[in-house]
Amino acid sequence: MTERPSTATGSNRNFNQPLASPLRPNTSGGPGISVTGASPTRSRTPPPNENRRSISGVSSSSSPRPKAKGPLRTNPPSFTPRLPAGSNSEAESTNTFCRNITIYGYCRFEDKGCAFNHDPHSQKQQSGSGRGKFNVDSPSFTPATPPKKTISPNVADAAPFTPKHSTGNTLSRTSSGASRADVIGVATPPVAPQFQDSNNGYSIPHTVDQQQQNYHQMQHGFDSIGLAENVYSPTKSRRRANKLKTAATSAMNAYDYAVGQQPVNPYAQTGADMFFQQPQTYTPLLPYHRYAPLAPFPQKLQPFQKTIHGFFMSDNLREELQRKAEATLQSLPSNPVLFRFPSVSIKVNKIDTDYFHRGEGVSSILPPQVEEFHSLVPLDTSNQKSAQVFGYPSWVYKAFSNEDGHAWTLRRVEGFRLSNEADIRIIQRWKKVLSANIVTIHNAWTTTKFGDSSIIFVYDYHPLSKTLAETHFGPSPRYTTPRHGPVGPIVPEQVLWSYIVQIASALKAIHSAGLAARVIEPSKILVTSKMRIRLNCCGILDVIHPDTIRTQDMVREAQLEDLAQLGRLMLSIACNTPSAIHAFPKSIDYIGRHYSMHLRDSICFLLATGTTKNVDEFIKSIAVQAFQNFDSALHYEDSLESELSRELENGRLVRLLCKFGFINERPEYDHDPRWSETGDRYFLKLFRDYVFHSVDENNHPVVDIAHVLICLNKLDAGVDEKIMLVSRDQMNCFVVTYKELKRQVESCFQDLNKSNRR
Ligand SMILES: Nc1ncnc2c1ncn2[C@@H]1O[C@H](COP(=O)(O)OP(=O)(O)OP(=O)(O)O)[C@@H](O)[C@H]1O
Repeated sequence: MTERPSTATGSNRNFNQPLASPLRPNTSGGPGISVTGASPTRSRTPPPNENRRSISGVSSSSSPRPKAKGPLRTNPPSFTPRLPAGSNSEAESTNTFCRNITIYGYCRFEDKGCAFNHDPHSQKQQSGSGRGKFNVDSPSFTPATPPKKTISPNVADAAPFTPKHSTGNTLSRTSSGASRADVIGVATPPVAPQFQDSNNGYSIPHTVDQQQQNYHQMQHGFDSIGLAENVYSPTKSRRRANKLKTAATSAMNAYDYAVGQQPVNPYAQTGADMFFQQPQTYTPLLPYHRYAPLAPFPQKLQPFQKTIHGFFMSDNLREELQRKAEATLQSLPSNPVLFRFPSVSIKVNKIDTDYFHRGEGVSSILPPQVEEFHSLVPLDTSNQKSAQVFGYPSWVYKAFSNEDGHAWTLRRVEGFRLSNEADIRIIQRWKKVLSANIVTIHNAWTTTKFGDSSIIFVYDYHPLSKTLAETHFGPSPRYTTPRHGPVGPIVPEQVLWSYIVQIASALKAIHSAGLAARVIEPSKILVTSKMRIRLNCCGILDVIHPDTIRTQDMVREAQLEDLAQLGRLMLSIACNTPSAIHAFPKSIDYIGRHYSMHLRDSICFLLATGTTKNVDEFIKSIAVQAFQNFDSALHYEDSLESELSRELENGRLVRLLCKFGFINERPEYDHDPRWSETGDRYFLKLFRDYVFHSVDENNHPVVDIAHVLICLNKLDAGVDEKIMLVSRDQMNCFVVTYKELKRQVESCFQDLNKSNRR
């Protein structure tokens, strides 16, 4: 039998009635608790004689109600006004703070015989005087001593804990008093005014101490999230109903696992999850539904700078990744029969489609398919092809493979005829050269699909990359002379060292494989992201000019030439002109004046003639710079990991939302009792209302992602916290734990999967 929460029938209730009895956690093994008389009134005015009123006038519901199973359903009791738990004298009742004041801010019957205490100050003193038992009149919790690991069972019997706003907690609060930081699930200390966001209230703890303090708070069951939940309820009346919920939650702590007790693994997915995450083992005692961002954190943010976006990937990174995705997916207009090469500025992200339609340009026709590649898009920036590097003109296309669906780069060397098939086999050796600073080659073959005899080389595709020639010597170079300011080098030395270290690393990999790069040209080095470069077109020269590397000596000579090419490249970039090598003395003098001696010496070393030097020797001489680059790379990796961690929770929430989408409102199950308003699935529907269809006291929709995030996080973690769900007609309410809801989600989803397989 599926365990289910018990029902509650509605009536107006006296808010001064102690909740300990009806909200006492169920110890009989049933999952839920029943609240009698919880259908709240829509009015915020205290009902007459509220403090003393009986709830015998239960408003009976005409709507269908979920069947209560087990002994948990309680019938409306005939209510005799009771004094607070543990008190038996009227004198004590006058010490009990009137709940009308807590709830409504005043009591209409203060002067008309209400027996409860209406003076908050005297109340504070009372509570400060230290009554032994933890109850509704206890003062707000301020952790002073190290918390115990578990909660005493007595706490579960305690009356609801209602923190008082007068206790100095200055956290920013939402309209109903809850901190948004609490809502979003970020651990926040009880007093942290310096971090509050005056604009939107999101608040992030900045110190380890604060986080620990929060954690201790949670351990004690005084999780501020319990308060925050009061903010949201599907209807006005649910707002009031939610106040009851605090009582239910205060004694519950999802993370207080007793020693030796097996914690619920919140990530455990069932075998039915064909495309959801598989089970993982996690350490107990972790608050899975909370956000725990990784360092490095943005420093010294002003309150207004902290927004909901702080919980997601940074805008810059997202934008860059999206632009790359867009460039990858960009294609040419489908119809034109003949695609011709454009003459200018046809980066993949700004294709001049008119140009294609006009049919201008010169040269080749693009075939619809070459081997397994289709949807070719030219990447060349110009149709003025020089044969300077390869001895043949070459063209570059982005294309999709119909084998794996990914985008690849095809480089076509036009007019090349392969005389010996063995020459192309060297690509197998190049495929094994794996370096982060090389564009990996994957395949090569000859073709006549372009109307001539060509050879195609397949490389990784790096969207939106530019060549070093475009970056430094193009029409809009990245580094220019500052108009104002001190005269200095145009390209920062740090950038030059970064290039040197990266190319040296690529050369190390290539030379170690017994090969030579032979393409260290500004137009054949790609800048794939900020300061990240890769050698492009490796292996092409070995195929089309095999005679130049037939012997070991030739390879050795080509490797020496690689070092000299690197020297020429750095000379031209440092002097900011591609022809710097033609005025070598002047250029080296410029470098001596504007850069360090180390850089000048390194370039001289590379350009010097000599047969004994090699890449290993060069790398040793730049070890200091290599370590600095290594350190920067690690810092960058840290920041990327931090960005990644922000998206961590979102992935699982999307999976959860998908499940909800599959489960809720399935028309084909309209008449299935298990999916009806008396069935188990009903709670999921109400939970969906609770999460997404809340309204405020003016009946306006509450559109707050913070509320959604916290609810879904708790559901995914399956915490023991209880929430109150109210039916749409407001005649029924149910108290359920997230754990139970999670179990229902899993079981519904499994059912769906089973029926799918039948
Ligand atoms: N693997 C690749 N991934 C993504 N883009 C690439 C790749 N290889 C080249 N490109 C892009 O294609 C464009 C043309 O590259 P190419 O190597 O032909 O440069 P080029 O300046 O036209 O040189 P050349 O005049 O020698 O042909 C460049 O803008 C480059 O960024």
